[in-house]
Amino acid sequence: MDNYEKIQEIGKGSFGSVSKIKRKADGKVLVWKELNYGKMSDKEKQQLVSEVNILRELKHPNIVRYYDRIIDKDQAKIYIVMEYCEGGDMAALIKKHKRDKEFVSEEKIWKILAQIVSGLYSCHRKKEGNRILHRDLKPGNVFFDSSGNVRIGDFGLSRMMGEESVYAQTHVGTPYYMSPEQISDQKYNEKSDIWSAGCVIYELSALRAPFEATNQIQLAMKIKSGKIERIPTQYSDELFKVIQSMMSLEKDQRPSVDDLMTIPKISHFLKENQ
Ligand SMILES: CNC(=O)c1c(C)[nH]c(/C=C2\C(=O)Nc3ccc(Cl)cc32)c1C
Repeated sequence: MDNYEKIQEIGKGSFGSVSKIKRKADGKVLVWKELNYGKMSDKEKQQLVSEVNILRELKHPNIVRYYDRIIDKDQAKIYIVMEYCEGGDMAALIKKHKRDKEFVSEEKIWKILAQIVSGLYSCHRKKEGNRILHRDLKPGNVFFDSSGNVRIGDFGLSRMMGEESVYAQTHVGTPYYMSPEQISDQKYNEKSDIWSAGCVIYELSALRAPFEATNQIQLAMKIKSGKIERIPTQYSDELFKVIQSMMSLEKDQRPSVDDLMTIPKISHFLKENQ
């Protein structure tokens, strides 16, 4: 704790608060996510430890970098130190565009999609060790660095915070991005991450969630209806087709990260920026 100085709280991330901090040794600005493990069972604590170890392995330009972890036994808190993303999260970006009644340019949307696919690829197709799923992709978990590059945050942690854990109960939020298979209680798989990524890009284009409902029953019915309103007409059919494919009801119809990497707009962007 004393290696860092807390500057200010900047967000109520899912399952814990996020604060901007400064590393005393060199003044580097970082963040930490504070998690209270006091009420966790031994099994949940073990799960948390293994998920933090997963975080340490993830090193990719489009994934929020993990730096350190601090365990405060007295307060039963763990602090996960991660990269500061000056551009904030995509939820705030969407809110701003909605308020200013200004659509995000198609160019920018393809750039963001390409970087999300690149980040997901590095986890779904991890070389050593087993693949990693995000499980909770949403605009509030997609961040931007100072040059507007995408950093996917909260990777892996959400397995620990799945529906069965103490956090899910306290952490109430409408599951707008829940995939059809999750609704019918099937196993979460990499194509569920693809579904959520499709919803994120849909919302970035339409400036509203693909399925809106006042309660979870109605939301589930809309998600399973397979009806996806076209994104605003200023966007190309090509973009809408990619989003529709990522949001296919049948998970095997959805493209994998390998398939998405072969889409010209995506592969060109990633090649230019390697
Ligand atoms: C209004 N939001 C902000 O100003 C903001 C900024 C500039 N950064 C953040 C959040 C994070 C940030 O900067 N780095 C992070 C790493 C992991 C997680 Cl879960 C969140 C963050 C936020 C919420």
